Amino acid sequence: MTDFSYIQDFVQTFSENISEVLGFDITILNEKGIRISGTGSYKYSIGQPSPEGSYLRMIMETKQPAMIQDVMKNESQCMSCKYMGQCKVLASIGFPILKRDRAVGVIGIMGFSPEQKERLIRNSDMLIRFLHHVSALLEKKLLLLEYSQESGCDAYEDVDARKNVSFDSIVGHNTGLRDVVKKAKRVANSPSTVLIRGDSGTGKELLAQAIHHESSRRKNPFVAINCAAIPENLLESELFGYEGGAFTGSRREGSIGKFEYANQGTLFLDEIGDMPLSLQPKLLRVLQERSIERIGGKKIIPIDVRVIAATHRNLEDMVEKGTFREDLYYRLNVIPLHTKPLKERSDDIVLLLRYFIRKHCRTLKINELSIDPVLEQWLIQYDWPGNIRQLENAVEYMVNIAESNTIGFHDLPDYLNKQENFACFKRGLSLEQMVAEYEKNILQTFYFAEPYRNDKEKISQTLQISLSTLYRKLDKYQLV
Ligand SMILES: Nc1ncnc2c1ncn2[C@@H]1O[C@H](COP(=O)(O)OP(=O)(O)OP(=O)(O)O)[C@@H](O)[C@H]1O
Repeated sequence: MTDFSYIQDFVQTFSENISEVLGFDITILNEKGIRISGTGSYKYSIGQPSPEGSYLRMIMETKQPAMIQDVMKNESQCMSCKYMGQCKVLASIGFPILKRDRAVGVIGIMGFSPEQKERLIRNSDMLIRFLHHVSALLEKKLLLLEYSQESGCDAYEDVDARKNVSFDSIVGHNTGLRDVVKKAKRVANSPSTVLIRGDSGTGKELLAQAIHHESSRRKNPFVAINCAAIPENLLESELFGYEGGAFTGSRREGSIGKFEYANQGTLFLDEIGDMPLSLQPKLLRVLQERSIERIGGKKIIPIDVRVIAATHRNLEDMVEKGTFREDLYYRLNVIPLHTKPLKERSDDIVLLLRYFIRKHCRTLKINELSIDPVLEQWLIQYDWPGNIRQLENAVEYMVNIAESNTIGFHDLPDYLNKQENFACFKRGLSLEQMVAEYEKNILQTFYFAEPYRNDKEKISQTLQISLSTLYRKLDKYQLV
């Protein structure tokens, strides 16, 4: 399946760059005739269907490039377009975008002024050749995207943030997790704002993507922005866009913001707790009025965007301290969802381990590795301060490093061992308590995992302690 929405940002930036170099406006439609990028006045209709019967749509049907030298005289190609009388285009060249010979879109170079019309006609051969290359480049991008999705390998940088995930992509049987997923499914189609709370790496963005992809907005963009990663002075224009000349250094033709990009789709505001106080009233207004005003603009632009926000911060505390607006907090917190830290759902670690081992073996194109049961038990006990992201990174490391078909202790990244000790230290345990915890972990690992499971004699031999000492310790730690 072709989906330009995954490369929407790329396609728009690409169109803007071509437009600047060629000196014409550019627009691209997807296979459904929806405008997925546009410069000049086309920017205002990104996300909207292009006119039925338009000549660009016709190119998609014929799969042949075409040129209009004079729209007003060109009855054969424009007659069926319902905007025939109002169209301001004077001349245009359109070229199909094919993927394995199937038309998946069309790109158009548009001339609005008499000068552009003359130049477009004079250079038509060169422009058609150019569009041929552009079309081939877009086909390559789409094929690479398809490959990335099928292989689970992130060959294309934009895909990572926007994998076509569903609720099935959320691995885990933990009751708490399943309850959250159940709630998320129920609200997937609602326009109400969702606020996802949870520590870093607990799957907040994954959940937001699943909600989007299982909602009626799935064909439209999922746009993510990390409010903590963008400097305060840039965040406003990133979110709301700006008109040309709005500030020093801004682009002549202005730029649309993430809210407009996400029109009819979903905007994921990650790290909302880091949104500067000065911007919070503007965000609140947008959420209430469902329209935006670009920086330096006077026009009110209606938007239809579902907002999902996420944070690991304690917003209630922030409201109390005056660093987060109370009204915005209530506006965002319409549907609250919580993702629990991994240590509170360690019953899912085995499933996640197997899932990530399979995933990374597939990426490396190697047979699926198994894991030493004693190591598996150790990983279940581990604290995982970085949650699922840390678990996945550790598995990725081990799959890469493993020399045999079984991942063992020697493949464990060093930092996991160190952090284990550090975690005990941070919890303020005495040396005696730390040693006891360590001892308990070892015994637990041996006692519950194959090949030692329940075989006390074998365990006492391996650990070089007497059977009676083993019994005493198992009893002390309530392991029997
Ligand atoms: N239940 C899950 N099943 C499979 N993969 C998961 C699950 N939860 C999280 N992941 C994976 O773990 C990684 C981190 O998840 P994600 O980015 O959604 O976390 P986050 O809470 O948004 O993190 P942060 O707050 O740091 O942005 C991602 O690669 C994600 O796909």
